[in-house]
Amino acid sequence: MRQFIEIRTEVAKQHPNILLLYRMGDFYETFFEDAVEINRLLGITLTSRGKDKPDAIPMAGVPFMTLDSYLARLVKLGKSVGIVEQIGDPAAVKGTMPRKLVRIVTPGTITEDELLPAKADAALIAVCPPSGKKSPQWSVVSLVLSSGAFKGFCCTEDELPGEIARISPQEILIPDSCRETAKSFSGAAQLTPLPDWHFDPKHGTDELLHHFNMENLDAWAVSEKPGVLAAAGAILGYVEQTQVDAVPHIRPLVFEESSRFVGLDPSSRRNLELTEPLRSENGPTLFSTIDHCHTSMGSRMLRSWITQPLRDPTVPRARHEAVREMIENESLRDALSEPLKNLPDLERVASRIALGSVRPRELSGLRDALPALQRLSEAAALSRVPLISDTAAILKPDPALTDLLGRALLELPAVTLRDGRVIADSFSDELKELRELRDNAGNVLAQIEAREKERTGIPTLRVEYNRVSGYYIEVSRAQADKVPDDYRRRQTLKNTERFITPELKSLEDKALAAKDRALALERSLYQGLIESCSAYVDALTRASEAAATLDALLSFAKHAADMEWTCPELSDAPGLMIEGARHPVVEKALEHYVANDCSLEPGRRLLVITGPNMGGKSTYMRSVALIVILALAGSWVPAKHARIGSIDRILTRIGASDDLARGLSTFMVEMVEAAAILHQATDRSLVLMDEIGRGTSTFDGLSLAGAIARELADRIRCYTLFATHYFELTMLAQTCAEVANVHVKAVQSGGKVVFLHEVTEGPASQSYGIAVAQLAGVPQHVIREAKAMLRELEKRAEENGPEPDLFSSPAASLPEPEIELEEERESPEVEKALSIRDDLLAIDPDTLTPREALASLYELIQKAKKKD
Ligand SMILES: Nc1ncnc2c1ncn2[C@@H]1O[C@H](COP(=O)(O)OP(=O)(O)OP(=O)(O)O)[C@@H](O)[C@H]1O
Repeated sequence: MRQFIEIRTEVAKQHPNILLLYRMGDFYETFFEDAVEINRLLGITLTSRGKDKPDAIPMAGVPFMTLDSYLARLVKLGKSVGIVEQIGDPAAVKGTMPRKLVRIVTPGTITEDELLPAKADAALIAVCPPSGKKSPQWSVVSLVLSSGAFKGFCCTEDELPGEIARISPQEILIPDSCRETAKSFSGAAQLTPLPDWHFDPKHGTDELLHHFNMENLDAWAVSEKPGVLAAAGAILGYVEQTQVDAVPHIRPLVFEESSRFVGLDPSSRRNLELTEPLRSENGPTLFSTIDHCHTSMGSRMLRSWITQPLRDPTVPRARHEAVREMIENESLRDALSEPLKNLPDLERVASRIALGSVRPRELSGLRDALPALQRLSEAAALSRVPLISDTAAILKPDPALTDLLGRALLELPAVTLRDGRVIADSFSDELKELRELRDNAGNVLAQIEAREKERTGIPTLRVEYNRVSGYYIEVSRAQADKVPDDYRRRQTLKNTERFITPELKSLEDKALAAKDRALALERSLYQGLIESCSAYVDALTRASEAAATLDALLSFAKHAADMEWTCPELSDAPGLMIEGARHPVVEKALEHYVANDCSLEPGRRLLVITGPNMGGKSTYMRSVALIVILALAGSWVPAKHARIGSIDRILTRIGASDDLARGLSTFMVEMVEAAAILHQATDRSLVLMDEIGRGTSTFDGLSLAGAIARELADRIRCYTLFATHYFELTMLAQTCAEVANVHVKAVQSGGKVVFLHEVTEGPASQSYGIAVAQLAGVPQHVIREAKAMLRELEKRAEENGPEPDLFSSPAASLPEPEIELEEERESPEVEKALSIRDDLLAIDPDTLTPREALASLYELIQKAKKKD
């Protein structure tokens, strides 16, 4: 306990909140408040050390074999965990076993395969606030430890949440003084505040120079970016602390202009369900729909492409061409797919080679994958598209690595190095000899047994081994007096006597020593092997990136071919023109999807979309945004034809969700998002507005919606899809040149509303709200009452004369747009009911005799019974 307290105190100086797992034999134990916490978090049984004493210490432990599963759960709960290991050989140590903190596992610094999500990266980022003129923006540096990717960029405060959502980090390092501000952009990531001095540009420069062993940073374009240097320094320092002795593979720092990517704020990412479903946990997303990758690295690449669409069309265009070739050239597609199916997660194996924590089976997996890498390289070389053929040289495995792994490892090595059986005999003569010595004991023993049986004349004599007594000769007690003088008695049991001889003793020493020495040698050979392999980490990382690129392109090609997608045209002309747009996720779920057109261009920048609930307005708007994202990610798109101009941001205000966690009401969330859009949108942004203003009173909502639409169309001049149930907004088109009306079609038939999901020019003629409520199962009497109220409201509106045109302006006298309105057709049932109602209302009971009243009643019943 003294040792524990010393280590705990030391660790707590730097990391006050970590939970310490303390290796004791076959268990990792926790003590004191850690034990109480692990019991609370994971329900691990709480016991105590020194149970009966008044100062008993709370204790809870997990078996060492199952460490990973407990670590995974703790890290998922946002805990950072310190691991203290026994160092040295328990057999050789007298007194307290030496122990040491070997690693701190935090959400952003995980490298174990079992703890990492297969299809997403676990990124660690450091965020540095603006300071002075030299660093007027926020600076962000991200590091993915399992791939070594190390990137930095600067952005404005408005852009920060979107940029962080783009990276979707697991953990965010921030200076202590920023702790509160950071809560506004941290999302689901763990916030780890560090003392402010960790974010110091000078310290950052020193850390970078030291880590990358360089003289200066001139080559990296970051020397003039103090915020980036400060954040990079904080990350490197943190990684050093958490990895303790291991030195991870970190690639040179790349400075990225954040303006490279199409801006997508966190709520748009959520609303468009790019990677996370909005409602049910396992619902489909854009990513899950189009991910057909053979490898996890491919899936991660695909994910990063669709979450980071590019503004510049060069790279997406190159991907479109690669997809085209893969679709058209089936044999190329097959030749690339086959080897990919046989690749392990090279990127993560490479990172663990660098950390020195790679397991024997991962190395043998790498060895077995090298021929597949070679085949992939040969297949890529056959392509005519540079994006594919350029990977050939990168993929080609180094023959020296193939040779090394081929010689060093057993065909199927043991899972862990603990008991050996990893290195091949042929790799080391010394190892081979020691193993022979160890294994030959069996043969020698059989010889000794035969010889001794003969010498003593005891046919039941046996030479045996157990862990307590070592080698011994066993004879029955009845025969024990026949043993020769050189036998020395070791143990007397009920029916047998056990003896040893000097010869057996020396054999035992040799065999046991050989076993230990073989194991020690094997361990050191394995360490040497990892060190030799670390020379190939860089090449392997690049090969894994190339393989992932091919895999992601193949996935695009497969989906495009299966779903009949087309190659989008990325144009220099402004705006969007999409013919036959479909929603990539919804079209998979429906048998019959109605494709629609969308054109947004100068002179037609804002479409007011009206039509019934459930008519398909949201689906239409989302399909347009997703097509733009797919096109700029390099994928083909679900449309007959798509021409996409330059787009800098996609901003959405879709769906109402209360942000109760932040104490914001539905309407407040709606307005916060609308405000952000009005601040950020430019004339190259695509904006989706779904039913803005509905969360408040009708007139407030309508006025706000109208003013916002005007601002978007007239002043900002962005490309906007504006779905609304306020018919009044359709009048905007008369006064605002950039606004046009479209509506989703529906017809009423047999008293029911039928959605056609077809988007047509012009405003909708009615809202069908009550008909939709009826479809949804609202009770008949409520529907009847709603209809009566509606009529009353309409009547009053008529009596009060035409409504003042909210958006009146000199242009209000423009002629009505020529649009085709659907005819409202009431069902005969309803018509009959209405006519009976009219008859009823026409009766004045005070003027009728009882007989006349009865006659009227018969007449009405007769009319009601009459068939049409
Ligand atoms: N183009 C289409 N083809 C076929 N089905 C469609 C199409 N668009 C939408 N749908 C179907 O109609 C349903 C409702 O669509 P959506 O949510 O887009 O309607 P909405 O007009 O936005 O409704 P609300 O105004 O109530 O939000 C979808 O779940 C989908 O099943």
